[in-house]
Amino acid sequence: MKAAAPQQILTADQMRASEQRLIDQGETVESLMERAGAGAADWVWRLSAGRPVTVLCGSGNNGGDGYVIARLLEQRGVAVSVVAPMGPKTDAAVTARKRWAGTPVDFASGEVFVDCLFGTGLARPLSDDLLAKLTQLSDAHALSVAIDLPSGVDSDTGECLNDELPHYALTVALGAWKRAHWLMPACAAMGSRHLFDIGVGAVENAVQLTQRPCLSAPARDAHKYSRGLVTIIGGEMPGAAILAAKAAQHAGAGYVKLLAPHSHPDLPADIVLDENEDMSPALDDKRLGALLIGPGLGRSEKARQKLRQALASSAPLVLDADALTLLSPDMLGDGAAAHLATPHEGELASLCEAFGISANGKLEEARALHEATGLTVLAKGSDNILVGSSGIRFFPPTSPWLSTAGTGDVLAGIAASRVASGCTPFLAAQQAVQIHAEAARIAGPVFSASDLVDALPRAYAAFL
Ligand SMILES: NC(=O)C1=CN([C@@H]2O[C@H](COP(=O)(O)OP(=O)(O)OC[C@H]3O[C@@H](n4cnc5c(N)ncnc54)[C@H](O)[C@@H]3O)[C@@H](O)[C@H]2O)[C@@H](O)CC1
Ligand SMILES: [K+]
Repeated sequence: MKAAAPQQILTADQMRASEQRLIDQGETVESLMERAGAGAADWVWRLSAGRPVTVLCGSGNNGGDGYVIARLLEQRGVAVSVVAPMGPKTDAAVTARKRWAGTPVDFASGEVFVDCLFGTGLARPLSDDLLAKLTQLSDAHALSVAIDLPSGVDSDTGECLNDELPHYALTVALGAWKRAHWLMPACAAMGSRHLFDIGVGAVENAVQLTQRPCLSAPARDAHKYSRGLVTIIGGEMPGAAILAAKAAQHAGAGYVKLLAPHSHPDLPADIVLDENEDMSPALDDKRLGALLIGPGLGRSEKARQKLRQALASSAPLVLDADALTLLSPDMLGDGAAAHLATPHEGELASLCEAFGISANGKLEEARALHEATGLTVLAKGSDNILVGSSGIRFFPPTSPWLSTAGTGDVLAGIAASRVASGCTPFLAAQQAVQIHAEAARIAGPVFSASDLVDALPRAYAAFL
């Protein structure tokens, strides 16, 4: 096994297998629980700053962590109450319960509430009684902390199995990130998230959290074509394609060309307009680094023909917006692996329908679409999921202010620019999400898609 890999994101099964590997190497569940509980207790200690703490313990090992936390906080002089609606059932939890000297209470109120009801072992929605206990305790405290995961959250899908689960100020992930820590809707209620390492090694085929991109300045001998030519196929609504073209100009490519039937007053002078009705010369240009099709394309028969023609060219494509609505299985050939699709939730659903895919949830839909088509799929939205032949990547949360018209066109333009700069679609998508997110951070609140474009040079500079 390789060294610890803090960026990996595990399923509950992968986590259990990792725990077993550690046990095979001489650890015990009790020793792992002590280590995990001590790490979690440190976080609670920092947050509580000496104020009283209430710990809710379930019957499994998440509850076991809770007894360890209670014991260690009491040793530091903190006033701790434990609420335990079910007794401990696993051997390690029974041991942890025995080592804590106190007596559980029915209810407590105070400053800090620690949820150790369920972690990765949650198998079904909380019963009404347990949900009431959890929410009443959370409401009766100023701050709530989730240990490993908030109770009621599906570790592998990020689904909330109950309505109206509490919000947390802090979530301490134990041993490794779980998928729910990065997926909506669960991650939105977790507050600040921290990982406490207990020595879990690298797991094969695990989802990875995307690394911070490392961009470079052009070479000394660079020229516009060596930096990359992006061609954007326009359509019925010129604004979206122009927005994507402007974004592409600020994400690395040296030359941005727009194929559109006529000019537009908003078209900047430094974007080359190709008004030729016949797209063939532009598509056959050997210097073409990436083609973007979809923003503002429209859904007419003419738009469909343009999409067919683009897919028949040898250039790598970024497929977005209307191109995703028009895409059908007969259009995709062997070259699909060179292309990136960037669907939002609705487009992902319609693609799944078009390709006869029935899958549950965004991750499974994106994975099934990649497997059925060979496309690299960036399922974008308030969480981003990337699936390609190199695996699956999740992303840190992005600004909620991105929920405004045109930001998808900007993302597609950045992605096409990164492909034209020489990145694989998989890498281009990772960089695009993060450049886009950084631009949103720089733009601050209530920005427009144009403001986002204006922030791109500074966002790019942040990764140089
Ligand atoms: N995997 C590891 O390496 C480690 C895991 N630890 C902790 O152990 C946790 C996982 O422990 P477990 O696998 O025991 O799982 P949990 O403690 O999450 O709970 C599982 C128990 O709850 C029951 N259960 C599931 N859903 C229920 C529901 N809705 N209502 C009532 N009962 C329900 C199950 O039948 C089982 O008895 C982790 O989240 C973490 O907190 C740590 O102690 C140390 C290391
Ligand atoms: K928990």
